[in-house]
Amino acid sequence: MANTTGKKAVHFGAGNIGRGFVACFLHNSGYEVVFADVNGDLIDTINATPSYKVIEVGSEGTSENVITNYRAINSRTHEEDLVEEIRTADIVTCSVGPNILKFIAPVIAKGIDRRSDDETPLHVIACENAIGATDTLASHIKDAKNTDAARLETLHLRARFANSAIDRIVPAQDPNAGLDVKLEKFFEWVVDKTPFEDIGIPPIEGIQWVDNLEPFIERKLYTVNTGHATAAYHGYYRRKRTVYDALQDKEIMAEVRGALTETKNLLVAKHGIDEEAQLAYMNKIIKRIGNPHLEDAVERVGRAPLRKLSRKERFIGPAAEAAENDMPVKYLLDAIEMTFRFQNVEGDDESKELSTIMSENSAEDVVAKVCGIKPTEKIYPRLVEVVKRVQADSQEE
Ligand SMILES: NC(=O)c1ccc[n+]([C@@H]2O[C@H](COP(=O)([O-])OP(=O)(O)OC[C@H]3O[C@@H](n4cnc5c(N)ncnc54)[C@H](O)[C@@H]3O)[C@@H](O)[C@H]2O)c1
Ligand SMILES: O=P(O)(O)OC[C@@H](O)[C@@H](O)[C@H](O)[C@H](O)CO
Repeated sequence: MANTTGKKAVHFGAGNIGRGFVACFLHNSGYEVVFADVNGDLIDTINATPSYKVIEVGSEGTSENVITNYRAINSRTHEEDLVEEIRTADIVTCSVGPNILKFIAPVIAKGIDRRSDDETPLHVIACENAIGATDTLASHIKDAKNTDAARLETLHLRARFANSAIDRIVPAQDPNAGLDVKLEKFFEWVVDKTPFEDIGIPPIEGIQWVDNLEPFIERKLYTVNTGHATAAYHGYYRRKRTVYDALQDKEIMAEVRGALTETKNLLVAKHGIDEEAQLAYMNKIIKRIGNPHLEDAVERVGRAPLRKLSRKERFIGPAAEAAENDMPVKYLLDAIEMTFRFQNVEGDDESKELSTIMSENSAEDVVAKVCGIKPTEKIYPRLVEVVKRVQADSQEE
C-alpha cells in the first residue's frame, strides 16, 4: 500500500516483532516506516530491499502481506539523522527488548526536544513484553541526563506516552529468508488511549484502544508468556527442540495447564475476569503456542532467564501475588525451578550470568537479587527451597 496519509513512524528494533507486526500494521495504515536499529547488516539489507513479505502460517493455511515504503537508519552511527526523523515523525514505537529501553531513550529525548510546542505532540508507544514498558522508556527520557529539567514542564506539548500490550508469536526466522517474517495469524495490540485523549489517537488499524490497560497486560503476560515460558523451560530440561515438541509430552502439558490454572485463579480474583472466559482464553493460548507451523525453539522462548525471573515478570509476579492471597502456586514454582536450571545456554548471556550468580551466592541472596522478593513475603521460603535444590544438583554434577 502506498503512503496515503503522509504520516511517518520511527520504529526502533527491526527484528521479528518489529518487521513482522508493528511495521506491518503501520504500513497497512499508510505510514512510512523508518526503522532504527544497531545491526549494520540488517540496516543495509533493509535499505537494499524495496519490499518484504509477512507470512501468516497456521492450520487455516498460509497468507502473505507485502510491506513497502520503509527505510532504515543505524542509531549508533547516524544519531543526528535519527534525531531529525524523530523531530518530524508522527509516532515512535519500539520493540528492542525491555533492557534496551534505556539505550534508545537519549536519541528519542533529543528528537522530542527539537519539536515545536505548537504541533501535535509525538505519540510514543513501546511494544515490549513488560508491564509499563512505555512508562519505563518515558522515565529514561525524562531523566536529567536526557532532558533538561527546565523542559519537563512543557514536555507534554511535544510528546505523549502510552503503555501497550502486544501479542503475536513471531519465532526466530530462517537466516536465509532475508527480511521476510513467518508468524502466526493471531494478533492483539491493546494500547492505553488516555494519554492521547485531547490530541487524538493515531490512525493505526488493528489497535484496540482502552482506558485501563492493566487487566489486558497482566492477562497477556500471565497467560501467553507464562504458558509459553513454562513449556519452554520444561522442554529445554527434557531436551525438546520446539515449544510444539514440548507440548507433545503429557507431563509438560500438565505443567503448562497447572501454571495457567494458577494464573487464571489470580486474574479472575484480581480483575473480575469471567472464569469461563479466562478458561477459554487459556485453552486458545495453549493451542496457539502449540502451533506446529511456527517451529518456535525453546531457546528463543526461554531467552533472558534473569529478566524472566524478575519481580514483575511472568512467573514471580503472579506467584508472589497468588501466594500472598493463599492461592496455590505449585506449578508456577515448578516452572520457576526449570527457569533456574536454564543455565549456560549457547548464545544467551543472561543464562551464563545466571549460572555465575547461582554458584557465587547463597539461595537467600539469589532470591533477593534475581527475584526481588523480600523475606517478609509469603513466597520467599518456597523460592529459597527451589534455589537450594537447583544449587545442590549443580554441585553434584
Ligand atoms: N517475537 C515475539 O513473538 C514477540 C511478541 C510480542 C512482543 N515481543 C517483544 O518485542 C521485543 C523484541 O522481540 P523480538 O522477538 O522482535 O526480538 P529481536 O531480537 O528479533 O529484535 C530486536 C531488535 O532490536 C534491535 N536492537 C537491539 N538494541 C538496539 C538499540 N540499542 N537500538 C535499536 N535497535 C536495537 C536488534 O538489533 C534487533 O533487530 C521484546 O521485548 C519481546 O518481548 C516479541
Ligand atoms: O519475548 P520474550 O523473551 O519476553 O518472551 C518470549 C516469548 O514468550 C514471546 O516473544 C512471545 O512469542 C510473544 O510474547 C507472543 O505475543
